[in-house]
Amino acid sequence: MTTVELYLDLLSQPCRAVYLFAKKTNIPFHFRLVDLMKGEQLNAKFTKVNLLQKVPALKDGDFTLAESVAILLYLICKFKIPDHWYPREPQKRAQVDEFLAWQHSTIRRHTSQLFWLKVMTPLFVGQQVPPEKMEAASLEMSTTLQQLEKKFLQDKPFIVGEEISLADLVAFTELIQPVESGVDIFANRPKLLAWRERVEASLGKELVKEAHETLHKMKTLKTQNMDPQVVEYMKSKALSISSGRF
Ligand SMILES: N[C@@H](CCC(=O)N[C@@H](CS)C(=O)NCC(=O)O)C(=O)O
Repeated sequence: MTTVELYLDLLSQPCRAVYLFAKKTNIPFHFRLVDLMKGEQLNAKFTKVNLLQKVPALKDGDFTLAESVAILLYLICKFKIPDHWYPREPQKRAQVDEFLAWQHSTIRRHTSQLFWLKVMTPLFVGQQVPPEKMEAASLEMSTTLQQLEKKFLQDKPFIVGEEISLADLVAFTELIQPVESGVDIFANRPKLLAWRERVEASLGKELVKEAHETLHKMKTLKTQNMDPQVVEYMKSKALSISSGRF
């Protein structure tokens, strides 16, 4: 059996979900770094693995796969993984699927938006985003968090009941991104904060810490030390996102 190769940059939320999952469940894998701040996602070698030029990506022999959710499900299919991650019971599994389908256009979209507005735009465009834009993005995030609490978490310890599943993992890795950018979305949300602590405890605090080291280091990144072409690429993405084209 070949060892799967995971193409990751732990700066990225979906990459951290895949990484945390593989580490936590002891899946053997080769870590292939695709450094986004060096523009490595755009090079010819990586484009052969993922034509979409995004991380995460997976290679298993000649087989390649993009999209974090598809990668997580492939790993579950291929390896023997404890049932709670993606329960066989049809209704529980459907609840995980329901969350994974919902999060793309809500949690994923809004956490990325906040990160680009708060961190990437000042870094690459050289100016802060107007406060009204930040407020609008925070409002959208807040609506999404209310839905997460009311519809998905309710009064359960985890999204699908008593144990952690892929739904919690994906939600957790996304929601940490704005926190690391200085937007504490857990403030005044005791239920969500308690859930976050349960997820961290289930994954293991040390592993969670290790997986977030790259994101911590982002704070010290200086564009002067980067390839000017990559800076231009990031700047145009930041401008596009801050002008609402997302
Ligand atoms: N829906 C995809 C999103 C992948 C994605 O947007 N990855 C970002 C990092 S978080 C990326 O590779 N961006 C590089 C670029 O756009 O140049 C997934 O869940 O895997």
